[in-house]
Amino acid sequence: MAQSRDASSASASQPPPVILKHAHHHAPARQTHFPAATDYDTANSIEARKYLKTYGLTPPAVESHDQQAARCMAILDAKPSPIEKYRYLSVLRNSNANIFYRLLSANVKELTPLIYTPTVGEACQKWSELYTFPEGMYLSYSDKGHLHSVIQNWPHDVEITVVTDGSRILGLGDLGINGMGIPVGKLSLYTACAGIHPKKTLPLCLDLGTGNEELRNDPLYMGSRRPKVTADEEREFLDEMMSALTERWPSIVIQYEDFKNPFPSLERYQNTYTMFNDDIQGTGAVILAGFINAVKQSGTPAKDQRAVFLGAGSAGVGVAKQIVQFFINEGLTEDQARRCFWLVDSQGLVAHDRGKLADHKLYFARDDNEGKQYKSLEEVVDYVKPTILMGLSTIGGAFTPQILEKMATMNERPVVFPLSNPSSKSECTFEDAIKYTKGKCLFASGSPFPTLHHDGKDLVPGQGNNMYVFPGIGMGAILSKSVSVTQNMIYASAEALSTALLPDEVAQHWLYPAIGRIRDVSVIVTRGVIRAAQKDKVDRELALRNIGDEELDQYIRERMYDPFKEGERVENEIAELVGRPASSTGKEAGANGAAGAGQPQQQRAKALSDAVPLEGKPTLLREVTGYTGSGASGGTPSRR
Ligand SMILES: NC(=O)C1=CN([C@@H]2O[C@H](COP(=O)(O)OP(=O)(O)OC[C@H]3O[C@@H](n4cnc5c(N)ncnc54)[C@H](O)[C@@H]3O)[C@@H](O)[C@H]2O)C=CC1
Ligand SMILES: CC(=O)C(=O)O
Ligand SMILES: [Mg+2]
Repeated sequence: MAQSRDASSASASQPPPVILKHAHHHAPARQTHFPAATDYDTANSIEARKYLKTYGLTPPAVESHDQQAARCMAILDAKPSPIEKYRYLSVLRNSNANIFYRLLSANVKELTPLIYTPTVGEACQKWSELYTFPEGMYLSYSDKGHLHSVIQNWPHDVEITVVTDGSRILGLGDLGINGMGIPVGKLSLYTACAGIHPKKTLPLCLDLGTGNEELRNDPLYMGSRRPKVTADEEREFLDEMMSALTERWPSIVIQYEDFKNPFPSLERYQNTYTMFNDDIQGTGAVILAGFINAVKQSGTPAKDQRAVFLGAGSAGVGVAKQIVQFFINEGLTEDQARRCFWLVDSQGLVAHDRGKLADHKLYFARDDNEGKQYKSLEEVVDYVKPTILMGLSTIGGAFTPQILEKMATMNERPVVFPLSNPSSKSECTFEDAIKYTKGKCLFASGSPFPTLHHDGKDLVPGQGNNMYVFPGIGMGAILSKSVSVTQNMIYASAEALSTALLPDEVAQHWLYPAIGRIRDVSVIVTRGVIRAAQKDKVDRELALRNIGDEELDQYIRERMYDPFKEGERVENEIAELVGRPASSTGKEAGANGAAGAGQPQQQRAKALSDAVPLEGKPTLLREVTGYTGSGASGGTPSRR
C-alpha cells in the first residue's frame, strides 16, 4: 500500500507531521503526587513502601504473590455471578494494578471472560447503573473546540488509547457512554498480553449522543441526552480529537473500537496518524490467522474455497478483505479472490441488483445472481454450497441445526466460525457445531466456549477474537515508533499469529495457540508488526532495523511491563538510591514466597530506613489535606 509519509527520512526525535488545528503550547498537566495504584502492592517490602511513600497505607504484613492470589481467587469464587466478579476485578485493578495484572497474566483463560467478552457486554449494558469510579476519559460533543484543554487533564504520559463512541458495542447495539467498558477491557488486555504499562494506557469514550432512546430516558444514564450527532459533526469532532491527542502525545497509537460505521474514519486518518481500527483490521487479521491454519487442515486450496459471510458490516468486510489478500498471495488474481465471497446482510445476499448499497459493501457485491434475490442464509447456503461459513451478524443462533448439517454434508472439513460477541450473539454454540456437523467442522468463535467431550476425545474450541493480535499491533507500533499502521503491518500480525502454534497444538488440530501463552504469542506478533513497519519505512526507531529476530524478541520482552517483576524493579531503584548492588536474582519481598520475614529482609529494611528515613508527615497526607504542621514529629492535619 502506498504510504503518504516516509518516516525513514524523519529524525527519530521528530513528531509525525500531524494536522494541527491549534499549534499553541499548553502548560504541562498538573502534577499529582499520589502514589500510583501500582504502588499499593502488599508484596512490597517495608523499604519499598517507605520509598514509594505508601508506608502505613497498606496493612503491615508483607505478602507473597501466592498469598495475594489465593485471597483474590477466594473472593472471586465467592462472588455469585460473572458481573459481580467483573466488579471485584475492577476494584482490584483500580486499587492495586500489580496484583490485578499478576492474577490476570497467570489466569488469562479463566479471567479473560470476566473482564472481556462475554461479561464486559453486561458491564456495558449496566455501566451507568453500576458506576463506581472513573476509569478513563470522557470527551463530549459539547467540549468541541476545547478538546485540547480537556485532554490536558489526563495526569499520565500515554502510549496508546482505545477510543469508542459506544455506538456499536459488541453485538449489543448503541450503548452511548456505557460503552466505556470496552476501552477499559481492551486496554487491560494490552497490559496483560503485550505488557504495555497500565499507566501508559488511556481508555477514551466519546459522548457524541446516542440513538438509543431507552438510554436517553434512563434517569441513571450518565451521558448527554442528545440524539447521535450527524456524520459531518462526528467527522469535525474526530478531526479535532486526533489532532489534540497527537499534539499532547506525539507518538500515541490510537485504536478505534466499536463505532457503528468506522470506515470513513479509517480512510481519513490511517495515513496521517498512528491509528488502526480493531473491528475492521484487527478482526480481519485474527480471523485470517485461524483461517490460514484451517485451510492447511481442510486441504481445500484457495481457488476452490467458497465463503459465505453472515454480516457485511465492519467486521465482515474487514475479515473478507484480509482473506482476499491471502488468496492473492496464494496465486489468485484479485478478481478471482473477490469472487470467492458471498456476503449476506439483514436484507439478504449483497448483490448489485438489490438497490443502493453502502459503499463498504460494493467491493463484494455479486453480479452473477441472475436477477434472483436470496433472502435467507439457508437459501444462500443452498445456492453457493460454501466450504466456509462465517458469522459476524450479531444474530445469536443464526447458524441453525439445518444449516450446520448442510455444511457437513457438503464438506469433509467445513469451516464454521460464529464470531459475533458476546456469547448470546454467537451464531451457534460449539456444542451445536460439533453435534450437527458430527464433529467434522473446523471451529472458532468470538467468545469463549467450554471444552467439549465428543467421541472419546476432548475438543477445545478456537477463540477467533482480535485479542490475539491487537496487543501485538499496538506494541509493534509503539516500539517501532511507526508514523502510521500500514496494511502490511496488519497482514504481518496475522501471518505471525498463524505461525505461533506449537507442534502439539498443531497435532491437536488447533487453529489458535493456547490463550495461556498469549504473552509469548504477542512477542511473535509484535516482531512481525515491527518488521513490516520497517519494510514499509514507517518506523522511526531505526536501530531496530539492524538487529536479528532473537535480539528483537529480547528487546520486546525487556520493554514489557511484567507485574511479577515490579517489586524487583522498585528494589533496584532503592538499591541505586542507597548505593548497594542491584538485585540480580529477581528476588523481592514476597516474590518467591518469602513473605519478607527472613533475617536478610529485616537487615535490608533497616538499611533503608537508615538511608531513607520515613518522613514524619507522609507526602500524601500533606498534599491532600493541606497539612501545615511543622517538624518531623508532629502537628495536627488541618484543611486550608
Ligand atoms: N470475534 C471478533 O474478534 C469480533 C467480533 N465482532 C462481532 O461481529 C459482530 C458484528 O460487528 P460489526 O461488523 O462491527 O457490526 P456492524 O453493525 O458493522 O455489522 C453487522 C452486520 O450484520 C448484519 N445483520 C444484522 N442483522 C442481520 C440479520 N438478521 N441477518 C443477516 N445479517 C444481519 C448487518 O446488516 C450488518 O451487515 C458483533 O457481534 C461483534 O461483536 C466484531 C469484531 C471482532
Ligand atoms: C471483539 C470485538 O472487538 C467486538 O466484538 O467488537
Ligand atoms: Mg470491537
